[in-house]
Amino acid sequence: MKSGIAVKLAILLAVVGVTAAALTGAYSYGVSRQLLVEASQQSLLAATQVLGRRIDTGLQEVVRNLQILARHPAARSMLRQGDAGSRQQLDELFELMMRANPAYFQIRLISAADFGLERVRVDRQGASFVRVADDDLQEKGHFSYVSETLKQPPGSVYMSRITINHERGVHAGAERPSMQLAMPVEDDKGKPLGVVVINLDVDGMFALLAVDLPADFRLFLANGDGDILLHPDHAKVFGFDRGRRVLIQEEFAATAALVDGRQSRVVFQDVAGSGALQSALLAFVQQPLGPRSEERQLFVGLAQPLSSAREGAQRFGQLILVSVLVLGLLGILVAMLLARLALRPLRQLTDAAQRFGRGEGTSELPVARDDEIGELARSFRQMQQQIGEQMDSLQASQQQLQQLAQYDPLTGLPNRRMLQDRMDLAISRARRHDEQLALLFIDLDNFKDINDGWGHDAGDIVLMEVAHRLRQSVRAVDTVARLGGDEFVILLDVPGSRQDIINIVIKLLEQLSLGIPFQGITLRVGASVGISLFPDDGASPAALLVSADRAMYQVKARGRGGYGFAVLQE
Ligand SMILES: Nc1nc2c(ncn2[C@@H]2O[C@H](COP(=O)(O)OP(=O)(O)OP(=O)(O)O)[C@@H](O)[C@H]2O)c(=O)[nH]1
Repeated sequence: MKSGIAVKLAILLAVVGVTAAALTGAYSYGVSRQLLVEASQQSLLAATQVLGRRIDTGLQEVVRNLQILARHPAARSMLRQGDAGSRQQLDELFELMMRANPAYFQIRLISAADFGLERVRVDRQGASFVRVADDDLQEKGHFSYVSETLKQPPGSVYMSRITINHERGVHAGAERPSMQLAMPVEDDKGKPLGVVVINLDVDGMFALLAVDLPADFRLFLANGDGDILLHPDHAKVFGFDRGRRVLIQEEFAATAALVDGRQSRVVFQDVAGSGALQSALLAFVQQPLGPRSEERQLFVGLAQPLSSAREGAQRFGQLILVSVLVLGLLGILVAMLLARLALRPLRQLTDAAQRFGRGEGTSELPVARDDEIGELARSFRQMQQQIGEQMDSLQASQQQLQQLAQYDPLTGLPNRRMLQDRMDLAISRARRHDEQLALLFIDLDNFKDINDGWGHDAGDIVLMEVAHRLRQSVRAVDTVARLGGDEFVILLDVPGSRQDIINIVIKLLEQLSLGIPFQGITLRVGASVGISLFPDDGASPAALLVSADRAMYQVKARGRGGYGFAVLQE
């Protein structure tokens, strides 16, 4: 009982508390994880849309630059006359513009005549620029950025598809993803004299546009048909250039809706991971290009690793774990405290029962409570009282039985049994100290006559008075017993000399000879006394009694009313 129920109750309460805290924590963690992923999806989508708009803005910037170049007087002059001054001016202008725009591979002025001969061309070459000499200029009339641009209405811009640049001698732009934007250069009547072409470094442009994105974000780009142009896994880009198309809608099934025009943006989770990607959140948006664009549209995508999207959830999870642990510990402490409090009255009851069992009396009990424990305490108190009463009555009965077993009920004197015990004790003591004992056997004379003459009650009165007088006549250490009928025995402890014994007996006989008043008359009774001595007349109680009894009969035989020693009879 000491701590068994308390510990079990505490454990139960603690388990319930900790489980509740853990479940709440787990639920909150799950919900927060989901909410964080959803929030990340939304912000990823927003970032992708911003990126799409940046592409558009970036292209508009190129268009503005094209307009500057196409309307520049030196461009017209160069196309008409091919003068060195214009050439010099344009070389400088092109280089200046390329210096200001790191994503430009090349700027050219191409004539509408001479099979589209390049007239001015500046190529990027690492950190420097190459102003291509006249001898190295090529005819480009068969390229659509020349032929198509020349067909454009005045002031409009042509945008090519994004391809790998296989043109010869293009310096930095060789074999790199690129896109040409071109605008016609017209004379005063709007007749095209040639075109100005900006060759755009697609990778470079995207690197610039995505420069402020988090480092673990990955960028995707696909053309209007879904061909992948930008992908973390370089093996998947420009598949069509190697004769094996790799499509974004095959790579990510969720983008199919985008490519076939059903949706303009998608966001999804790619748990399995794909190629160089880990499990990630992905967002793709459709970015329309101008009406005269060969591509018509691009698909721009961003991927964020799921681990980074869930970073907050992980921190939250750790926080929850710590909270659950702290709450769990608190729960255990509170549970133990509650269990102790709840079990205090039970412990009180147990203590009370144990004290009562050890006979240490009653102790404080929670009897004032009005609950089940109070009821139990009151029942226990009642039971204690009943047991107490029963114990008292049992003790009284035991005392009564003991009295009956050892005392004569009429006179209250020790009976034969107790006399036997007293004699045993006295004999062993006398033997140890080498002392004497004297046993007086007293039998009333003609007692039957009193019974017969005055009734049994009179006999009882006489017997009681005799007992009283015998008791008064000897010391407290001496034993006066009634053997039964009218027979009494006195055991004198250390009796002194024979004469001392005789003096006591004479005194006894005098006391007994005095009248006993009964219902207005005086009753008289005499007695015969036989005396035996220890150790002379017997070594045991029985032997001493026999000797004294025999001596008493001899007194009776001599005529009653006197005393005699056992030894004297032999
Ligand atoms: N009133 C009363 N009488 C008792 C009691 N016990 C025994 N008696 C009577 O005591 C008497 C004893 O008789 P005895 O000792 O034979 O006769 P006695 O008259 O004393 O004669 P002796 O001893 O020869 O002198 C009997 O009549 C018993 O009935 C008792 O407790 N009360």
